[in-house]
Amino acid sequence: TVDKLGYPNKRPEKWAESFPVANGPRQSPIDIVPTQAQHDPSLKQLKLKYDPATTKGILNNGHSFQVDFTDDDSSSTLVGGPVIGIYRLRQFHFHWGSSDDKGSEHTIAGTRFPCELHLVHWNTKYPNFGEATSKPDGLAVVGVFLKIGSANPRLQKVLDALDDIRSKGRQTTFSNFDPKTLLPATLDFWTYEGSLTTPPLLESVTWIVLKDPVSVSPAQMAKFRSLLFTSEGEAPSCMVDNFRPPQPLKGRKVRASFK
Ligand SMILES: NS(=O)(=O)c1cc(F)ccc1F
Ligand SMILES: [Zn+2]
Repeated sequence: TVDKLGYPNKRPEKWAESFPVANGPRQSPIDIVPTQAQHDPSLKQLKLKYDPATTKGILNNGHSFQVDFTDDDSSSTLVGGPVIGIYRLRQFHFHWGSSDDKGSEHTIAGTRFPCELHLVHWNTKYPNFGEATSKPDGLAVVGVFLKIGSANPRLQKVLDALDDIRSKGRQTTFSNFDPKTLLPATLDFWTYEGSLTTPPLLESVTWIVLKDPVSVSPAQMAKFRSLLFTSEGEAPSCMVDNFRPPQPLKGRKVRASFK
């Protein structure tokens, strides 16, 4: 059914009508204030192991685009950091703005970035991704900020595929991609307990937000903004501003893996 809320992320302030958890105790994203984050020396090193052969395809889902991975074995995983156990990579996607002064979901002391990458992993203690999405320790999402600078050659293969998925529901082949190439040199991170940032806003995400951004050029940002929220045949609506603004911390602590 078509969501009466004007979903996608057009009306975050309306989501609570259909998804009361929108006003819950562990909603995402948040504003991360580095001076208020506590260094936790007990946090383990974040270990990401990705096998490019698990790349399955690329899809415009009407609120972002995502690169999907086969997750029927543990070839691509996240272990360590704040999580216990093994989490399998399911997909990665982005959130971005209509201009370079906004677009990220998390912010750092009020600073917004033009784009934010999310790498979504699910806890293998549950039988599959769908089951994991409703459990408090079900998902682990790595967030990476993109900052305007020189063109990022690692992004180009993803951006070149966007011409084939301009409209909602379009997907195309995409293979042999290593998401590790999208990450910054150091994996210093902040971590806190949160939620999905789009409906159903389930409070099942351990967030792992990397401190260091990676670069994206203005021309590359224009590629993101060339996508459409709308299906073929509908009046075209540019896919931009698909980010939820920061939500109340409600007493949560943000921990830092670094001093
Ligand atoms: N933006 S997000 O990483 O919280 C997210 C991941 C999903 F797999 C599904 C919905 C979401 F909103
Ligand atoms: Zn996301």
